[in-house]
Amino acid sequence: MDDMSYCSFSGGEEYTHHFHPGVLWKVCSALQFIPNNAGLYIDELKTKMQEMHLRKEMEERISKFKEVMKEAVDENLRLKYELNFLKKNPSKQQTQDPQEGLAPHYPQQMRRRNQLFKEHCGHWRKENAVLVLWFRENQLMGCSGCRGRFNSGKVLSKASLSLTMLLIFSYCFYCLSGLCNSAPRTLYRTDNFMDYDFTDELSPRVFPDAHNSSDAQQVDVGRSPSSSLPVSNTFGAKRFPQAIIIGVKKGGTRALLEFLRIHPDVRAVGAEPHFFDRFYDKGLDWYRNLMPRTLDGQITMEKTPSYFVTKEAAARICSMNCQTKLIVVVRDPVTRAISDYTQTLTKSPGLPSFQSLAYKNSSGEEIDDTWSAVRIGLYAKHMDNWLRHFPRNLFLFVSGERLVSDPAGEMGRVQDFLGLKRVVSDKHFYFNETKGFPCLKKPEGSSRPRCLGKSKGRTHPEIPTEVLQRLRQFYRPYNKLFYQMSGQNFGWD
Ligand SMILES: Nc1ncnc2c1ncn2[C@@H]1O[C@H](COP(=O)(O)OS(=O)(=O)O)[C@@H](OP(=O)(O)O)[C@H]1O
Repeated sequence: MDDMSYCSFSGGEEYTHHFHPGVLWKVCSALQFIPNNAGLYIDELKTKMQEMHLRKEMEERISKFKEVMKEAVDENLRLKYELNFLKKNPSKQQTQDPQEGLAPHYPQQMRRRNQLFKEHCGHWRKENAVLVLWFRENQLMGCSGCRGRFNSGKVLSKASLSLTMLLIFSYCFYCLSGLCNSAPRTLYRTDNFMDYDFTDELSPRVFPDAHNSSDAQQVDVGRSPSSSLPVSNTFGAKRFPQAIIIGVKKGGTRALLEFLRIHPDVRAVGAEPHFFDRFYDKGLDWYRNLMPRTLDGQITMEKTPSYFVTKEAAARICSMNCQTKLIVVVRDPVTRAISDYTQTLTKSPGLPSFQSLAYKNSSGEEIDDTWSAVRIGLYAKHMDNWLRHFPRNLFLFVSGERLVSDPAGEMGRVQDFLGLKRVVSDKHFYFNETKGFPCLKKPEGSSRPRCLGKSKGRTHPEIPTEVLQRLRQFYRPYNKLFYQMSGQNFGWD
């Protein structure tokens, strides 16, 4: 391993890791942070935000940060493995044939990464380097670079030890399951999912010239798998997702994604990319760059619940790949609306009451279906738009209620739909009485079980019975239509 190629990030006891600068930058760009000129550590950041009464924003940022960090830990391991490989096989750096070893642009990539390291971390001794979060006025602006840190030797050696163990564990896992071929992978894939060629470029934000590379120009997303030329290397490829959790907001989408991520054949982006609704103008290269690398046979996934209610999303996803599998986690639209309202209330405590927003006027008669918390629950209406672009068999409807009452049962259906072996089963779950939700049992070698964070499973405010009844009556015809469209009775009425 080329130690000089690593910065480290200190995020308190849980998140202290050495990171490759390329990965650090990816973390920052995934979080859409803009680098600025004042550095803070995450614990300082916590204090600062608490002082500024920005506790909620801080919690959200940090929980998002942790999600992205999970991804980064994986990617970091892979990079270490690559660097080791290059060190042991220097001749592979020269090869022009990707089938012979690493893709030809690798040496160039390594140079860029090392250059990045020198620029940002070079003046710090490697054991003192940490990721810095940038802060300006009342806003967290970015994270990047490295800065001296004292008394960190103990923490860093712990981090190195845990990373080494992780590395050994991953190596054993992949090799024992036959995924770790020493022979180079083939150039063409023939498996079921649509597959596109890939470039190993880092985020265009980090390397603005990456788009100009010959590798970047190989991208041709509109073609069929057979006509594209997927360039694969020993360490997997970044692919467009073959399956997306498109909705619904507050349906249980995070739980589903986290449950799926324990499957060895699923790799997913931790944060919501919001590509098909907010960032479409960034282009498909940008999107694919956000994806984790997958090995042959693994599925790439992402979840962005707002796609379900974004008119343009269906056509856009279809223009990427009309065979994309689409998962919709649905939940009783009344409870969903209250959950949505509760989330907004947490952010804006001065929000008017639920009922005053749910009714069109104070007469308390007509439901205001322009209020997003109500509108999102008109599942049949949104589905109508999706079915114009995708056939019914590409959708799987997951019951948000059953995901809580019978996670293993619902996960069985999801794995079947994705063509995966049923690996995630009841042995992975336990019901956490305090949380009131199923959580993942602690994986071997890990110190604690995994429940979703505080932003999931919030206590809902009490809503007057007559308002609930009125809303149920309002949704009834739409639910009925949705049961027909989905071929399932979710039992909300
Ligand atoms: N296992 C487990 N743990 C915690 N929470 C769980 C779980 N399974 C489903 N849920 C429900 O998920 C609801 C949040 O849904 P989403 O993850 O789709 O929300 S979001 O749209 O991404 O904000 C969240 O809604 P609220 O209870 O209203 O917070 C939960 O009810």
